[in-house]
Parts: sequence; C-alpha cells; structure tokens
Amino acid sequence: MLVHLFRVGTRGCPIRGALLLPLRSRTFTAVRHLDGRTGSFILRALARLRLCLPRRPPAPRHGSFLWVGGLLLGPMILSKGCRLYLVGRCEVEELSLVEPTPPPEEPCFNWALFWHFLRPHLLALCAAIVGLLTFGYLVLLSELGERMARDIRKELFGCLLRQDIAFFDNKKTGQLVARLTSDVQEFKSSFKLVISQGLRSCTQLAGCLVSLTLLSPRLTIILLLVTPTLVGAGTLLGSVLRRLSRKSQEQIAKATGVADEALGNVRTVRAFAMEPQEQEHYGAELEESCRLAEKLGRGIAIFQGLSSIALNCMVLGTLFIGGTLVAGDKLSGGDLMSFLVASQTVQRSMANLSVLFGQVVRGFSSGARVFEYMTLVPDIPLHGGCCIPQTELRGAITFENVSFSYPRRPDFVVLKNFNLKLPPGQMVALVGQSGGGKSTVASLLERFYDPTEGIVTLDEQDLRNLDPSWLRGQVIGFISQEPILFATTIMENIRLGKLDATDEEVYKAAQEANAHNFICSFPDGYNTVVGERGTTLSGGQKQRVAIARALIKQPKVLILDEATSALDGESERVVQEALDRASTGRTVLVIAHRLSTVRTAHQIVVMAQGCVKEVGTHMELMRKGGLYTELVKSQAFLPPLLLNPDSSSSQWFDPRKTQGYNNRRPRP
Ligand SMILES: Nc1ncnc2c1ncn2[C@@H]1O[C@H](COP(=O)(O)OP(=O)(O)OP(=O)(O)O)[C@@H](O)[C@H]1O
Repeated sequence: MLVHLFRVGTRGCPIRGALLLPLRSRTFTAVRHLDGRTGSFILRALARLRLCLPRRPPAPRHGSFLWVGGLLLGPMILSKGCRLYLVGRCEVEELSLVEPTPPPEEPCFNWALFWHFLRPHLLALCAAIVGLLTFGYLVLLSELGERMARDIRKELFGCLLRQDIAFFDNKKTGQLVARLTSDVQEFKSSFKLVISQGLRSCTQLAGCLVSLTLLSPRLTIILLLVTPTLVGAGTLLGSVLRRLSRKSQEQIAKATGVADEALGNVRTVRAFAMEPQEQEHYGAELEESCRLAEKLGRGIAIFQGLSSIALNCMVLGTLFIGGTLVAGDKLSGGDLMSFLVASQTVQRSMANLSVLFGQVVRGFSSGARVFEYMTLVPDIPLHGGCCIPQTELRGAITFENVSFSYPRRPDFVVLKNFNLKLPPGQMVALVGQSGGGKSTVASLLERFYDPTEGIVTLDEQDLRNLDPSWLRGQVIGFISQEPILFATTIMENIRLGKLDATDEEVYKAAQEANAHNFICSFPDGYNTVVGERGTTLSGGQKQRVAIARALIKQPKVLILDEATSALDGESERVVQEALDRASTGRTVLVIAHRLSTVRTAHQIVVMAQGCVKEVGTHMELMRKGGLYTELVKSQAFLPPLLLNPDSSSSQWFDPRKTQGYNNRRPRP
C-alpha cells in the first residue's frame, strides 16, 4: 500500500488529496470531492502516478513508517477546507495518456548486503556494545568500522571492475571513485555513531520507559499514544531529508568527477589554457553541492528544532496531566516527581536520537549508494564458457549479419547486417569514413558488447559461448591509437599481458616490439617507472611498450586500431616495423585512416554507415574506381603514383616493393 499526497489543478483552483494505492493492483481508491472538471484532473494525476508505479524500486522497509505517517497526516491536510468523499475505483487502462519520462531510480538501502558485511564482525560488535571500559569499546568500534569499510571497498571495487563496458559508457570515473571513498567513509562514520551513541540512548530510553510504567501506567499510556504521531511526522520529514541527502552526495560526486577529469587530463587543460574554465566549472559544481548541503543542514535543523519543541510540550503535558492526577489523589507527589525525572531522561535520549538522526540520514543514503552497484549483474560475465585448446586454435573470425546499437543510444544503428571474414593468418583492413563503425567492429570482436542481431564467431564458435577472459587474455592482442600504460615499471607494464611471464619472456617481447634498445638506454632500464598513463615516455616509445604487452601473450588474433596514426614519421617507421613482425602468422584486423598503411593487406573492406560497401585488394579496389578510390583521392597528401594502379615502377603502389607487411602480399 502506498500513501501519496498530491496537488493538481489550475493555479486558481488547486486540488489537494491523498491516495491509498495498493502497489500490485492497477485499481485504486481516491479520497476527494469530485465534479466533472476537477475529477478529470485527478484521474489524470492518478493515472500518471499509476503508470510510474511499476518502475519504482521495491519499497524500502521504512516504507511502513511512511504509511503510518501518511495515515495520520493525510486526513489532517484534507480536512483543511475540503469535504471528504469516497469516489470509487478507477481502471487506469481506460485512460489514454502519454507515458511520462520515468524518474531516475533512487537506490534503496540494501539490508541483506549490510548484514553480509556485518556478520563476520559480530563478535567484535557484541564486545564493543558490552565493553566496560571506554578505551576498550572505542578500540573495538574503530577496528570494526575500519574492517567493514575495507571489506566493502574491496567488494565494491571488484564489482565495478566486473561491470560491462556499457556501464562505464554512462558513468564518470570521479563519480565511481567517490562511491569507493567518501560514500564508504560517510557510511562507516554513521555506523560507528549509531552504535556508540544510538545504542546508549535507546537503552536509556527503554530503561526509563519501564520505570515510567511502574510509576504510573496511565501517564505512560498517554505518553505512548502521542509518540506514534511524532514518529510518523518524523519519518515523513526524514524521507524528505533522505532525498536531499542523496542529492547532496550525488552532487559532491559530480564535483569530484569534474576535478578528476581536469587533473587526469592536465596536459590537455594546459595546452588549451583551460585552467580558468576548469576552475570555474569545478567552482560551479561545488557551489551547487554547498547549496544542497546547506539546504540539508537547514532541514536537519528544522527537524531538531521541531523535535525539541515536541519534547518540551510532552514535559508540559506530563506536568499538566500529572498535576490533575495528583489533585484527584490518583498519583502521589513523589511519584509525579520521579515520573518527571525519568521522562526528562526519556526526553534527553530522544533529543540525542534526533541529533543522531541527521547522521543516520546521511549514512543511509551513502550506504544505499555504496551497495547499489554491488547487486548489478553484468550481461557479459568475465568468466564462464568454453576455451578452444591452443593446439586447435586457428584464429578464423566471422561476422554474420551483425547489427548493433550501443546501449547508450539504442535508436542509432551503428552496424547494419554487417558481414566480414578474417581467414586464419591473414590481414584484413577496415577503412572508411570517420564514424562508420570500424572501432565498433573491434569492440564486438573483443566482446566488449554483444551484437544486437547476428553472431560473431571464432573458429566457428559463437563468441558468446567462449570464455571472455580467455578470449581477451590469450587469443586477442589489441593495440590502439592511444596506448594506456599504468604508473609502474616498464617490466610490470609488459608483464600485464601475461602475469606469469618470466623476465626472459618480457625481454623477448620487448625485442619483437623494437622496444628493447630504448628501454636499455634508460638508467633504470626495465625498472623505469613510466608515470601516470606513461607520461614520461614518448608516443612512439609508449606504443612499442604496448605492442610488447600485446605480444607477450602470443595472441592468435591481433587488432590494430589506428596503431601508428598518432606518431611522427620516424616513430611510425620503427613502430610499423614492430607491427610487421608482430603480424607474422597471426590473423590481423587493421583499422586505418591512412590508406598507405594498409595497401598490402590481403583484403581491404570499405565501410560506410555501418555496412560493407566494397571488398578487395588495393589493386582491385583502385581498378573498380568506387568509394575506395575516392578515399585515396581525398588523401591529397599521398604521392600521385598511389592513384595509378597500372604503374609498376611505383614503390607506393607495388606492395612487393614496399617496406612493411611484406609477408602479407596479396596473392596475384
Ligand atoms: N560508447 C559509445 N556509445 C554510444 N555511441 C558510440 C559509442 N562509441 C561510438 N559510438 C558511435 O558509434 C558510431 C561508430 O563509431 P566508431 O568509433 O565505431 O567509428 P569509427 O569508424 O571507428 O570512427 P573513426 O574512424 O573516427 O575512429 C559513431 O557514430 C559514434 O558516435
């Protein structure tokens, strides 16, 4: 059951009401005075609300408090100038309304996961609760909090790493890092505070309530009758505060994301003199987060102020009713005094709890954000599926009638009925206009995404049946335009390709990648630390370390995505040499803009708008005079001889006379 207070209608004629909605039924009961026009307003409001219901997250457990609060407050609001009528039951399907945009789902606190992390530390928790010395209990509580935070961070980090690539398309790194850092920190602090202060106040409260009952059951019952109303009102206000707190924390994460992006790309920021803009951008996000935090602070202050007033009213009420009972000889003066002293302890405990409430609100929303990603199950798991034995692996790839849209843009079809064959040991080049879908083909081959339709196979096996970790870790080597290195030594960076590789294997891979000589020229050789993202190496050096990292796993299939396009002439020559060597005996998919780098491929596939437009060798395509020829012509910097398919004296044109990819000459 959901209680919803609503306000619809025109500005001059606002309509307020309360709804009691059974969550699983599509019928509802509305409480409100109706005439024809206002009735239709309400029906629309109800229908809109109803249409939203299936997408709501499951009701949190504290939803029952909301229900109680709504029951108490709803009639109060309605009775202010409104007559109450039961208008009946309405079927929403009969109303034809435009479906509204679903509100962003708010994560709920996951009690099961909380228990999962708390359970291993139950003994420490019990010891902390009964800890006799302040020292002992503080030490135990601190250890408990830190260990739980460590476990949560470890688990969350693992869960994030396991998510689909599509998940990261939607998120900013800074926001994810904020969940690992500030949200876990906030949750831990709240948890410790609840245990240290909350438990003490609750115990005091319970003890005093027993004393109160013994002193005067009648006064205690009156006191207890008032309490649910206060709890209900508190819960309603609490849900508003929780929402505010969640927004405030999201905003902090957003600001962190801006700082993370600027600091992570500081060279680009410096190169474009973007420092003032970035500072302004970060400042604006901070301003918003400060505004939300202040709003939350005011909300908490209102909450605590109102609690204080309510508690003082309770004392006054006790004095008044108690005085009446004393006057009527139903209670002794001594008992009334004892009752007052005990009820003041109750008041103090409740005041402490209300102060604690602000922290609990923040703790709940932080906890909900921390646990949110732990329950996400990726569509493409990291492990599972079969592996083809190394001796039988040939490296034949096919794309059969593949259509694909990125999950982030489901309406935009990137590949349409795409067909491609990569025979074992051959090189196939993908060329075509920018945005035509070339890199997307590589992403599907790496199984970063699954096709929307059609299949991709390796040696006639659907990629979906193969173990993704085996595929990425042992079968495919990927070299991109911007190789990313980790902030560790060159040795460790190369070893990332094969974790159990010996030093000799690392040296061999570096030699194959034309990297050994420049690495040895550094004072620290293979132990040189390359800086964050490899910033202390040149583009060509970084690329060669990345090639060594790809080669060390001896991949059967190699993907070269614009691998040399970011390099100057000399670096390109050295890297190209390494790539030529690396391509021997492997199935290679080359993605290239510069057509001069792929003219010796066994097959060139020209792509446009997600489809294959032309297929053939360089010569065949040039003779055809189609899209490929146009692309070649458009690369005006190329020597004119490249454009002449019949010139046998051209080094540019005749693949047998070219350097690079010599071993993969197209057959006549
Ligand atoms: N992660 C993503 N989410 C949504 N759309 C994407 C994503 N990555 C690429 N796209 C879109 O898919 C289309 C194909 O992109 P892709 O990178 O495959 O093209 P490309 O041919 O490799 O381009 P280029 O030659 O410029 O690198 C583009 O329109 C691009 O905007």
